[in-house]
Parts: sequence; structure tokens; C-alpha cells
Amino acid sequence: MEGIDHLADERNKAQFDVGAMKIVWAGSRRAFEVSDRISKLVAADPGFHKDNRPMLGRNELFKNTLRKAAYAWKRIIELHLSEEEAAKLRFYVDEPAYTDLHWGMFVPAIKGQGTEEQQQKWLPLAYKMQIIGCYAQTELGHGSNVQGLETTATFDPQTDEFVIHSPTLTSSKWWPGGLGKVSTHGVIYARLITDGRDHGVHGFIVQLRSLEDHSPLPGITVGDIGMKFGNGAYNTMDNGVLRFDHVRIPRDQMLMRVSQVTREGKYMQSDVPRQLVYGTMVYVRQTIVADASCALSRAVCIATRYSAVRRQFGSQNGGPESQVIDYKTQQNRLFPLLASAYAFRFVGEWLKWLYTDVTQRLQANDFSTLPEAHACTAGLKSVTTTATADGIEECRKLCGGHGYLCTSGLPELFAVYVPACTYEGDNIVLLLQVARFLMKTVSQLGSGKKPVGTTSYMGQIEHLMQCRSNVQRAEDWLKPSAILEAFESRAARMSVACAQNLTKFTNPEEGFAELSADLVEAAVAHCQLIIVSKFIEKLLQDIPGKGVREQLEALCNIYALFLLHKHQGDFLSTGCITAKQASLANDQLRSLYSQVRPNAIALVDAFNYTDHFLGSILGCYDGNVYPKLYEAAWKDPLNDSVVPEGYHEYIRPLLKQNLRTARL
Ligand SMILES: Cc1cc2nc3c(=O)[nH]c(=O)nc-3n(C[C@H](O)[C@H](O)[C@H](O)COP(=O)(O)OP(=O)(O)OC[C@H]3O[C@@H](n4cnc5c(N)ncnc54)[C@H](O)[C@@H]3O)c2cc1C
Repeated sequence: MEGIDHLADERNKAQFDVGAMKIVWAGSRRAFEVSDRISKLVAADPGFHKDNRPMLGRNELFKNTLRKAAYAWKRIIELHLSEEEAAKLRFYVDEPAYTDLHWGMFVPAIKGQGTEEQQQKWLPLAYKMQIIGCYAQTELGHGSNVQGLETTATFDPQTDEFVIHSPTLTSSKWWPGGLGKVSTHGVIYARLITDGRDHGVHGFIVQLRSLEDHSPLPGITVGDIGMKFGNGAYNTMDNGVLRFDHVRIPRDQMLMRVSQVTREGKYMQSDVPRQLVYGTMVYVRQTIVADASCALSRAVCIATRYSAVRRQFGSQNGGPESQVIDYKTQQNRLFPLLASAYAFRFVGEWLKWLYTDVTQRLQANDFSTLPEAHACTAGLKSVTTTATADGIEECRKLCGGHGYLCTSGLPELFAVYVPACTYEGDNIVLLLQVARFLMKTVSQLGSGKKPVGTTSYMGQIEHLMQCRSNVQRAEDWLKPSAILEAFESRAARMSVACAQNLTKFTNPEEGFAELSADLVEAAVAHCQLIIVSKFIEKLLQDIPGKGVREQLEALCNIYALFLLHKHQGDFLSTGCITAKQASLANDQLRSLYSQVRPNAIALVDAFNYTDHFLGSILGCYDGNVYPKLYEAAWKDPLNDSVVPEGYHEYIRPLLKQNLRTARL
């Protein structure tokens, strides 16, 4: 029935002020208001309606994406939206498009790596979308190993130009989003060669297509790399292939903030340090962590609402069956994901602060925190995206059979999300970078160099190597100090054990390769500690609203204790806790699930997602799932006719065959 809220009873059970929680989730009242206004604006506009993406052929799908992106831009101009509002609008339109790369990679690359002059020339064009840009680093033969890229940019002193060339098949650019069919320009990464010398990989702004008729410029071969995982999903994006045949660009199109080539062809490093480029990386990875909390919260919202609607077994005296959300196994799978969504939200918020801090320090020529900031953003990108990709799939399973339907929204969300584990740095490769940083930190512990930022806990290494948890009762695990001590000593001991094992190798690089699986685990332990500690720090802030703090405390404890339970092996083998204490943590976890249960629906309502954005029948706000599922089925193109196309060709002859020899 229209208008009835089938989840009203659930909402009435909530023991906290949902409105206040919405503001905590958004970050501030202002952020909430912007987000709320823009999401409703998008949801109400038929121009942004979500078409049946999984049903569309590639050409139709892509054209629709172009239409929506152009329409979004039109609305942004008409409504005079600020940069922040425009970004929110693109987010709520919820369709991967070339604009993601234009705004998310092309513009930041020019800002981070271009000189003042270059920024003044290119950014106004990009801001007005008079040029559209992509970020072309990866090649067919190399992605993670950036130093292995093969595209060349050779300086020609006679004409004052660079000659961009793809010398081999494997040097073809491969993957850049927005490149395949749309971008007019790209920041292209190529090996800089002057006077026969190779100076390694540098960025160049290269025009790819005519601004008059969109045809590729001479010497450029460009196209789409083909269908990707899932129907609809990321296939709205034109990931591209690109080859250069001695394409000439003016010298001033090399991004020259960090290093330059003079008119005479001399290669020079500017006094701006190379690490500056890390600032852009910190920025991009911070947005990826924020996206992880969005994607996970979306999946969790769908699975939580549906788990309250869905009933299986347990009917007594002809009464209703049990809601599946009341099964402890369901809670044990769902609530840690709910807690993770909040945890990632807060660590993302902190990363935003970190980016501002790093930027301010860079401006003051203070590079001391940069390696630590770089390692921690790399690690957090890896850990949050892996957990989110796994979490979305878990949410699909939590919704049983109906979760597999495209109308649940989960298959597409999963297909769109999973490449986040690969792009902007393969998650394992990133963890190995974190591990390298941790090994360096451990090796310097005796030297008087104090570990900074997220590694400062290593400063108390002596205590962390021998401390024993004093948890005696399940409730003791609710103390932040007990949780922090266990996570810090686990992380420190795993790092120190790796460092000690490394000393057994005469060749450190060989040792690193041999121990890389252990090193990755140590890096994960370190990153999980960061997320737990940032959640705990969040709780030290002023948190207004009835019952809001209590809910967040419960979620923080669920997040930490679930990790402790899942990684019990680490905690036990490093001797941080005893088997008895591990079992007490599990008891506490169960009681926390009971505490969260009545608040579960309100906790996902606090994400404030519109039905349009969720794009899921199972997750719809009013919980009126079955009539909507039933109605949607009839809209499938297969149901356009009662007797399917192909009946006369393939079904009828089969049914009417008269095989004398047929035997089964
Ligand atoms: C949807 C999508 C969008 C993308 N968009 C862009 C874009 O806009 N621009 C762009 O330039 N690129 C883009 N990429 C490319 C992306 O950045 C690369 O795919 C990514 O960096 C991973 O590199 P790779 O493909 O070379 O993986 P590989 O490095 O080949 O990884 C293969 C396997 O090897 C492992 N491995 C690799 N090196 C090591 C090591 N040292 N130690 C241990 N294990 C290792 C990895 O963990 C992985 O399991 C995109 C990719 C995808 C999927």
C-alpha cells in the first residue's frame, strides 16, 4: 500500500536522535544541509532518473551517460552551484563518467604539478569545461611499476618541442577513464629524454582530439578498451587505449613545477621539492577513503532495511515469522559492516584534516610529516577499499536470493566499486609501501628519531613489546585504553617481528620479497589501529544529540572487537592477549549487537540517502519491498511478450520433434 511506512515500528524503537546523527555523519550542519538539498534536487529531477542501466546496450548506455553529464553541467551553471555543491550533484547523479576523471584527476594533476603560469593557462579552460581532460599513466604492459612505463617524450631543441611516442605495443596507454571517447586533452605520463638521456617519468599536457570536430589529432590513435565487469556498472565509463606516433607538443606543455627543460634542452630540478607531488596523492586517496564509507554505507543501508523486512522461520501460534535481522548470525555479519561504514567515515574526515595539514606544512617548507602521511593514506586506501568491496558482496549475501537481482542495487554497486581495490594503486602494492615505511620506522627507533603522526605509538616500543592486557571481565573491553593497548601492541609486535626476521637475510631486498606476505599483514595491523584510534578520537569530541554518543560508542566497540575476533590469531600469537580475554571480547561483542539491534534502522536512516540514490527496491525507505519487486519484474524486456522471441525457431521445433531413437 502506498504511503505506509513498513519500517515505522523499527524507527520507533530508536533510542537516539536520528536528526543529530545525520549531522555527525555529514560532518557538520552545513555539510548536512548542502548534501540534503542537493540529493533531493537530483532525486526530484526526471533528467537524472536512473534508467535501467543493466538492460542497456553499450552505445545506448554511454550516450545516456553523456546526456546526464551534460545535463548535470547545465544545472550546475543554471543554479550557480559552488564547487562543493557541484561535486555533490555529480556524486548524487551516481553514474561513473568522464567528469570523474576530469575533476578528480586531470584538474588536481595540473594544480599539483603545473607551474603558476601553466595553471593560469589550463585551469580556467578546464573549470569551464572548454577542454575535457583525463589522466593517462597506465600502459598495457605496466601499471603498478610506474618506472617501467615506456611512452617517450623526447625533446627536440630545433623546434622547442617534445615528441611523444609509443615505441611498442605494450607502451599503449590502457585504462585511463574518459580517454576512450570523450577527452580532448590528457595529462600523459612519459619518459623524458633530452640529449639522449632518460630522466624518468614526467607528466605532459597533450591535446588528443580536435576542439572543432572531436576527431583524433594527427599521430594519435585512440579508442575504448571494451566492456568491463558487470552490466551497466562501470561500462558508463570510456576507459581508453591511446597510441602516439611522434606527436609534437610545445615545450611549455611539460608539467614543470618540480623539474624543467630549458629552451636549450637542459634538464633542471626546481627548488620545489619532488615530494610536493605526494600532496596530490594524499588528496586523491583521501577522496577514495571517503568514497569507501559512502559505498559501504549504501550497501549496509540496503541490507539492514531488507533484513528488518524479510522474515524466515520462527512463527509461533500462527504469528509472523522472525525478522532475519534478529538472527545472531545475521547480526554478526551485518553490524560489523555498519560499524565499519561509520569508522571509515570518521577516518575519512580525519584524512581531510591531514591533507590540509600537509598542504600547510608544504607551504612552510616543512616536509617532516610527508613520508608518514603518504604511507598512512596509501594504507588506509588499501584497507578501506578492500573491506568495502568484500562488505558489499557480504551485503548481497545477507539479502539472500533477492540480493542477486539487479533491482536490489547490490550487483551494480559491487561491479562499480571493486576496481577501487586496483586503481590509484593496487592494494597489495600499497601495503608493501606501508610495510617499507614501518620497517624504516622500526630501524630508527633506537636512534633518537621520534616516530611521528600515526606511528607515534612506536615511541613506547619497550612497553608495547612486553605489556599484557589487564582485561578481566567482558565489560573491560569497553574501555578505549584496553582496546588501544591491544591494537598498538599487536601492530608494534608484528612490525618488530618482521624487522627481526629481515635481519636474517644478507640481502635486505631478498628478505623483503621473501617476507612480503608477513609484511603485508603487519601493514594491515597498523592501518586497522589507525582506524580504531581515529574512531576513539572522534568520541572525545563534543557530540550533541540525545543518545548519539552512546550509539557511536557501541559502533566503535563493535568495529574494534570484531577485528580483534577476526584477527584473533595475530593477537594471540603475539601474546598481546590471552585466549580467555579473546573469548571475553567475543561475549562483549554479542551484547553490543543486542544494544545496536533496536537502533539499526535509525542508524542507516542517518546516512540520509534518498531512494533515488540507493537505487534499490530492497533498501527503499518505506520497506514496501514485495509489491515493488513484483511490479519491477514485469518491466523486464523479456516480459514484453508472453511468448518469447525465438519460440518458433528454437522451442517449438524441440517440443515437436519426433525422434524415433531418442532414449534417456
Ligand atoms: C576501473 C579502472 C579505472 C582505471 N583508471 C585509470 C586512469 O584513469 N588512469 C590511469 O592511468 N590508470 C587507470 N587505471 C589503471 C590502474 O591504475 C592500474 O590497473 C593499477 O595501478 C594496477 O596496476 P596493474 O594493472 O599494472 O596491476 P599489476 O601491478 O599488474 O597487478 C597484478 C597483480 O600483481 C601484484 N603485484 C604487482 N606488483 C607487485 C609487487 N611489487 N609485489 C607483490 N605483488 C605485486 C598485484 O598485487 C596484483 O595482484 C584504472 C584501472 C581500472 C581497473
